[in-house]
Formats: sequence, structure tokens, C-alpha cells
Amino acid sequence: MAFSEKNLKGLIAATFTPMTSCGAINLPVIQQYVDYLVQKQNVTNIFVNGTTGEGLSLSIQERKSLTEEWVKHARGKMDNVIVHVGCPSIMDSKDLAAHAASCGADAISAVCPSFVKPSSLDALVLYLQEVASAAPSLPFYYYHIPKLTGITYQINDLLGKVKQNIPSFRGVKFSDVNLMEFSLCVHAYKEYDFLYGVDEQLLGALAFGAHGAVGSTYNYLGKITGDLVKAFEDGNIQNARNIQFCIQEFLIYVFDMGWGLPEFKDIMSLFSGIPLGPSRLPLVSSIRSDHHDAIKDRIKKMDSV
Ligand SMILES: CC(=O)N[C@H](C=O)[C@@H](O)[C@H](O)[C@H](O)CO
Ligand SMILES: CC(=O)C(=O)O
Repeated sequence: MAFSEKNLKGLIAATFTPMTSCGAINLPVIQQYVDYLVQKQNVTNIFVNGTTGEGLSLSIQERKSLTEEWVKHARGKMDNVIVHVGCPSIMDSKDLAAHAASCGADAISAVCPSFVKPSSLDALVLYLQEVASAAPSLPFYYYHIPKLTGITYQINDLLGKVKQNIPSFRGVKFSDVNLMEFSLCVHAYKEYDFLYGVDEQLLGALAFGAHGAVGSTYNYLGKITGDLVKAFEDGNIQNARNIQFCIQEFLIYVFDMGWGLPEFKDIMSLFSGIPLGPSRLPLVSSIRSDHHDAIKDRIKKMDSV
């Protein structure tokens, strides 16, 4: 069975889902979006239909159409398309996993259902095994985001159980601030890829050996974050710190305004010029047109770092 041997590394943009003003998915925007990431942000990996892409607010048919479109336009231009297939129903996740494989995606990833949570760590492993088995040829990444799912099993405990049970298991998208837990995993499980997901402290995760990073800010801060990674790799830690601090300042501004995902989507539209449209209910953005200049100024300021 064909099983991709390439590892995931570098920056991976967690894409927003383009929508029309009426709230339908807007597929024709995707080609422009892919070109923007490659040409303007130097980002050649995407994670689609995840948290940032409002994957759990989309219908299964919408998720399939989006996957097809992202894969189609990324082909020949990008290195990897990772499709998030987590759903409240395991049947839907298996359906999406098989679909991702049939369209030529490079990898899949899933959160565990969290309205009805796994009753034990073993139950979580069984769930992941079942989903991964629907696309055995694709590398599988567990998506750990305890702040949103409330599923808090230690990842190093989980990894001890997946090896024998999930042959396609390839790593973790680790979206949590606990860097010690992250470090323990990187150290003990050298065979897996660890992709960090808290953009505001990526430098800490790089120091602990992160192989790559998946995040929403890499849509518009991909280039500057690429400079951060390069500075780190070159041993220029002071420069890497300066860049990370700038990114933190921007995010502190966003959080202090009380903003989150729907506002991040507006920020991306504003900055890139790509019409991503609104988020889907129950998300509503509170950015108004009189915020636009301040946001643009703050992002431009980072270019001078
Ligand atoms: C909760 C959430 O969406 N996390 C994203 C990825 O996992 C991050 O990319 C954040 O958007 C980013 O770190 C800003 O907080
Ligand atoms: C941010 C992220 O990784 C996601 O959108 O799933």
C-alpha cells in the first residue's frame, strides 16, 4: 500500500473557509487563496476544514467540496494538503477520511468528538484507530486542542498506545500551551512529527524540537514567521525573539479587543484582499470599518522587524 514517506515540516496555514455574503461556501476564491499563500507568504502547506476553517460548522458535502477544491488548486504549487476529518459522528469522519484519500490529499487529522467525550484513553485510541483505518494509505495526525475539546489526556500517554494499533499514525498537531508535555513527546517519540499550534509561542516549541507548526496566523503572518523559523535555525535567537515578540504584540491587541476566530477571518480578508466573507453562525465578527486602518497599520509595522 502506498504510504507517503515524506515528513511534515515547516509552516502550515490553517485555512479559513471562503464564504459568500449569504453564508454559502465560496469555492472560486480558493485558487486565488492558494496563490496568495505561495507567492506572498511563502507558505506551501495547508490544513483545511480545521478550527480556523470552521470545519465543524460545515456540512459533510461542503467539506468534501472544499477538500476537492483545495487539493485541485494546491497540486503542483504546494507541498502538502492536510484534511481535518473530525466530526461529532465517527461515521462522517470515516467517510471524510476515505474521501480525502480518494482526492489525493497528503494526510488527514482529526479531533475526537467532544460533545460526547471518550470515556477513557483507551476509548480515544479506539476512536482514532477506527477513523485512521478508513484511509490507511494516508498519514494520520491526532489533533490535540484541549481548550476547545475539553479532552485532556496526556499526549505522551496516548502515544504509548498508538504504535501497535494505528499503523498510519504519524504525529500530533499539538495546540496547547503546555510546552513541557510537548517536549516530553518530542523527546520520547522520535518517529513522529510534532506540529505546534499556538502561534504566539512558536519559538518555545521550536526550542523543544517542533518539526513544524499549524496555525491561523500563518495565513497572513507566514512570511514573518518564516523569518522567525530561519533566525532560529541559524542560531540567531535574539532576532527570533524580536520577531516572536512582535507577533505577540499583534495578538495581544486582538485578544484585548475581545476578538477571536470571526475577527481573524476579517483580518485575513483585509490584509490579503481575498474576499473570504463572513464566518458562519454562531460566529459573528465585531470588527467595524473604523478598525481597519489600525489593523492594517499594526500588520505593516511588523514588516519592518
Ligand atoms: C484556537 C485556535 O484557533 N488555535 C489555532 C491553531 O490551533 C492558532 O493558530 C491560533 O489561532 C493562534 O495561535 C492565535 O491564538
Ligand atoms: C489553527 C488550526 O490549526 C486549525 O484551524 O485547526
